[in-house]
Amino acid sequence: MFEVQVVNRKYAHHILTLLRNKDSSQIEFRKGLVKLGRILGMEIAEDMETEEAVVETPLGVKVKGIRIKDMDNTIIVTVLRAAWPLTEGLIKVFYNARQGVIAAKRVEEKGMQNYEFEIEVSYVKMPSVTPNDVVIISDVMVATGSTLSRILDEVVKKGRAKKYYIASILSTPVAVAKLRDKADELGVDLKMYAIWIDPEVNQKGYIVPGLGDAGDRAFGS
Ligand SMILES: O=P(O)(O)OC[C@H]1O[C@H](OP(=O)(O)OP(=O)(O)O)[C@H](O)[C@@H]1O
Ligand SMILES: O=c1cc[nH]c(=O)[nH]1
Repeated sequence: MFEVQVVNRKYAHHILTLLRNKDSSQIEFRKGLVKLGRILGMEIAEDMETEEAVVETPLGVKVKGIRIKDMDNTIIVTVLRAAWPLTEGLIKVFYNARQGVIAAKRVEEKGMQNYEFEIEVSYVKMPSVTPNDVVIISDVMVATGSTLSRILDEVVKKGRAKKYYIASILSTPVAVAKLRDKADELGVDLKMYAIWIDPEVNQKGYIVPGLGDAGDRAFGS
């Protein structure tokens, strides 16, 4: 099962516009990713089930509240390197999350064939995943979807979660179609949150209008 949801919040689109601006500085860009990571985390939390929780306040009064059931069994997987600040925002929401890191890169020298890049995975460090867990994959730019398809292969090797989320800033129709097929192939329940879906991927594999090379803009080229 695959679903995609864009974030319908003025503040998120205000920050996205700052990120798109070629004149935004490295610090502004990185801080923008942290802000959007927190918003994506809030959106994902909104999708989760809650249960009743009773606590006693310092005034000795018992009061009914709620807790998000999966708050303590969430795993965040960061796709290096641009997603690092995005994860910093996500972790503000999922404060008890276990974390994994995957380094993957497109083999750009071989070019893009039919909106597909060969992906080189050089490092995978993941906690084990149980059927009680929810996995959130943090990746800023989901252009052709080649990287994320490969990341999903790696993530499911560590055990099956009950639900998978993707937290991203921009994606494209090409990537959405690819991820839908990948979710079917793997038999996983996958929901992608993006701040926006841009219309195109150019011949070099960049999202258009996009925001350029997110890794370089966040950390320097
Ligand atoms: O959907 P795809 O076409 O596979 O492209 C998406 C990938 O490209 C970007 O990483 P990038 O190669 O720019 O690496 P970096 O973050 O390390 O700079 C992005 O963060 C994704 O991981
Ligand atoms: O537009 C794009 C596509 C992939 N990676 C980026 O950083 N930007």
